[in-house]
Amino acid sequence: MAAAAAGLASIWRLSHRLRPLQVISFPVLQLHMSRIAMGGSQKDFEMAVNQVKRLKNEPGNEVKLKLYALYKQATEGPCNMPKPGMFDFINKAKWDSWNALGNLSKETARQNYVELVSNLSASEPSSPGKPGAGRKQAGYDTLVVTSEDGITKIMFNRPTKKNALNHQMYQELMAALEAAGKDDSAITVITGNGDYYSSGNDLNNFTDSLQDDIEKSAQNAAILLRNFVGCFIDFPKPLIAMVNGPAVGIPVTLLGLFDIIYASDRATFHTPFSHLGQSPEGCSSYMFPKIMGSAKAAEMLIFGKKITAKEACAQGLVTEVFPDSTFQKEVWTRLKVYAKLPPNAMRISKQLIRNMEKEKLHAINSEECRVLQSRWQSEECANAVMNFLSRKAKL
Ligand SMILES: CCCCCCCCCCC/C=C/C(=O)SCCNC(=O)CCNC(=O)[C@H](O)C(C)(C)COP(=O)(O)OP(=O)(O)OC[C@H]1O[C@@H](n2cnc3c(N)ncnc32)[C@H](O)[C@@H]1OP(=O)(O)O
Repeated sequence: MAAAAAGLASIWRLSHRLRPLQVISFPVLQLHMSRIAMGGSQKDFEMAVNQVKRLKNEPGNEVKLKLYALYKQATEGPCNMPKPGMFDFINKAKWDSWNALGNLSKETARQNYVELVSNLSASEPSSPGKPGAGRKQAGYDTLVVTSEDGITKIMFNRPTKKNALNHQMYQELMAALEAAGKDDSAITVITGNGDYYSSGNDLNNFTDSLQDDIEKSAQNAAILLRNFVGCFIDFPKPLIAMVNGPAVGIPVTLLGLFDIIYASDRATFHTPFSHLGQSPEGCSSYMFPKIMGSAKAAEMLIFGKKITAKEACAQGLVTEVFPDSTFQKEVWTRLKVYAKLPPNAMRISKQLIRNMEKEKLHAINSEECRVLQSRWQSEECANAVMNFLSRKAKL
């Protein structure tokens, strides 16, 4: 598996990153692309193809395969290659990815490619003079924070760790929310970079505690968690989650404190607290039964049932589900319209919806943190975390 992944990475470098620009020279590419039916994104597509070559951050394999597939679809149309043999892992992964796009039009593929590259570029280290660099806010390592068109976007940016939340990311998220609550944007959006929305608490957060004074560490972690969740309870503006892929643990439980949740049909929602010897947080012990009824909430929060985006939508946790191929375009188009609504009216309406319960939510948050503080010191929790860290278990 690891060998296949390493192989995939090197083949990628040769066959995708270099191919559009080096195997196919730029003038030839331009000529080739001039034959593509003209659409609004033609020029953007050409620029995006160029931009891919300049990316400094290595995107994960899933993202690379997606870029490959969209490029092929945009330039050649639906997959027309014979299916590689089952042991030709790399070409089969590429073929599967391209073939999965079915009859997606060349124009839509071009647009999706442009959007994907634009998201990847937003997470690049900024350099003076780089277009758009002025919009990216400085001071964050684990997030990319940008403001544009009345929208502040906070993007989890640890794609190689499936956007797991380490201590730094908790701190940066609190700072970003604090700033977004006060800036002049109308709405705030949280999303993930790469193939995951977020895999939840970084389980390495536990290792220090196991070596040092565990009681003190658990107490500090409970304070951190209470403050962190408190920022979501008190957030004053419309808060939107764009769940771009699977979500595990705290990024799921927090969703009950968001105002709108849009999900890609690739997203899944998983709260495996019992498996981890832990218990629910993010006010989910109250919000989930309220949103989906106690029976469905129990299946998720006690038994760790993983649900699909479609199921989450049917249960009221998710506002709307979009096909992954059009997710970014459809959601951003809609959000840009929403962000033009009078901001004060939106804030006041949100506060009317939420304020009555704020005190109760803070009390629930405190209680959940108190219980977790003791759970983190349990043998059940220590075993689960060690199993993951020693590569014995994944969810
Ligand atoms: C005293 C206590 C102090 C603690 C401080 C607590 C602060 C507040 C806590 C709030 C409570 C929150 C609870 C939760 O969020 S519970 C959910 C926790 N998440 C998990 O258990 C997920 C664990 N990850 C997995 O099972 C798999 O990685 C996953 C299914 C998500 C993906 O599998 P896949 O095979 O596709 O990918 P990899 O496993 O190879 O992952 C790629 C790399 O990313 C690393 N990774 C992924 N998730 C995490 C994670 N949650 N924590 C740490 N690292 C993670 C993974 O190890 C790989 O890294 P390497 O490439 O370096 O091996």
